[in-house]
Amino acid sequence: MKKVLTIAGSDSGGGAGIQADLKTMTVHQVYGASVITAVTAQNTLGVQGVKTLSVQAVISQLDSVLRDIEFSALKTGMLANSQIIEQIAAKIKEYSLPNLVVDPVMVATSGDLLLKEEAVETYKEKLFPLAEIITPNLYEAKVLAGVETEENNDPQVLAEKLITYGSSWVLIKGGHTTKKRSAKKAVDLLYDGSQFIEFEAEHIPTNNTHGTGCTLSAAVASNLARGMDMEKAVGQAKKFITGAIKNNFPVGQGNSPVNHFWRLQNLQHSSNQQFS
Ligand SMILES: Nc1ncnc2c1ncn2[C@@H]1O[C@H](COP(=O)(O)OP(=O)(O)OP(=O)(O)O)[C@@H](O)[C@H]1O
Ligand SMILES: Cc1ncc(COP(=O)(O)O)c(N)n1
Repeated sequence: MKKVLTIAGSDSGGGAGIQADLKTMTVHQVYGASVITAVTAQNTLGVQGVKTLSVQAVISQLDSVLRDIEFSALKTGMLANSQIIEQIAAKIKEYSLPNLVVDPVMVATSGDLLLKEEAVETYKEKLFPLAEIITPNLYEAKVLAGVETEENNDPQVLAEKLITYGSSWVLIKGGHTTKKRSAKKAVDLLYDGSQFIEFEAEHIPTNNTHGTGCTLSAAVASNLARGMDMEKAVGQAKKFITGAIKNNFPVGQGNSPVNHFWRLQNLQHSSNQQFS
């Protein structure tokens, strides 16, 4: 069984962050390990508190797992501040870790800030050059590219800018352009510096999309660990997230998470039918 590491924040509500990553890895049949950067007090209504761990606490977890376990891929989610990003980048370099997926989490769906502003430059300088792929949503792509105006919404232009920061691939997620309930398609754009590949899925009219970005990037990392090439890894992850959104169920009083177990439930359903 391949081993995959997530370095991210904890979501007490269980829908995003470390919890979403480990659920995603489990259903992709890879072994998930975790390094926690921050503990959020969070539920489906929003983020009520954030306690960022010290750099030493993060690096000590990282050293423990890296000294012992051989990882086939890793992903980063909420990294909170520039000191944590810098130290994590140094460790990834030191251990020559393969298949790094960077989800540059900045803001929760609820609007709560999960990254200090000063950390944007550190992402670009230290972590992106080590990444196989970065997976910003449209808002994050604009902040990273340094464009804030409404007219610079073209994902191709943003991808061309972001690839210059040194990752092998850029995936710009379209969830934020398709938040409107009238939207018909959810389109993500993959770019490797020469070719644009679009991944299109039906847009599901729901607010229960908590943790979509975390889940997608964890699925990409799991697929890379299992030996898929990037186009296939992203294509399969897109199918997984679409099914997970479609099969969401109510968890709390706010925006519920996606259903990580939808494929298992489908399998169970069809085997129950077969044997009943
Ligand atoms: N309503 C929807 N219907 C179908 N696909 C969606 C929907 N919302 C998001 N997606 C898809 O989910 C994936 C994650 O995209 P999104 O832009 O929501 O990421 P994100 O903003 O980083 O997520 P997060 O909510 O975790 O911050 C993408 O593949 C996107 O196209
Ligand atoms: C710990 C943590 N990491 C990431 C997210 C982003 O997910 P979302 O935008 O769906 O709230 C989150 N809310 N919490």
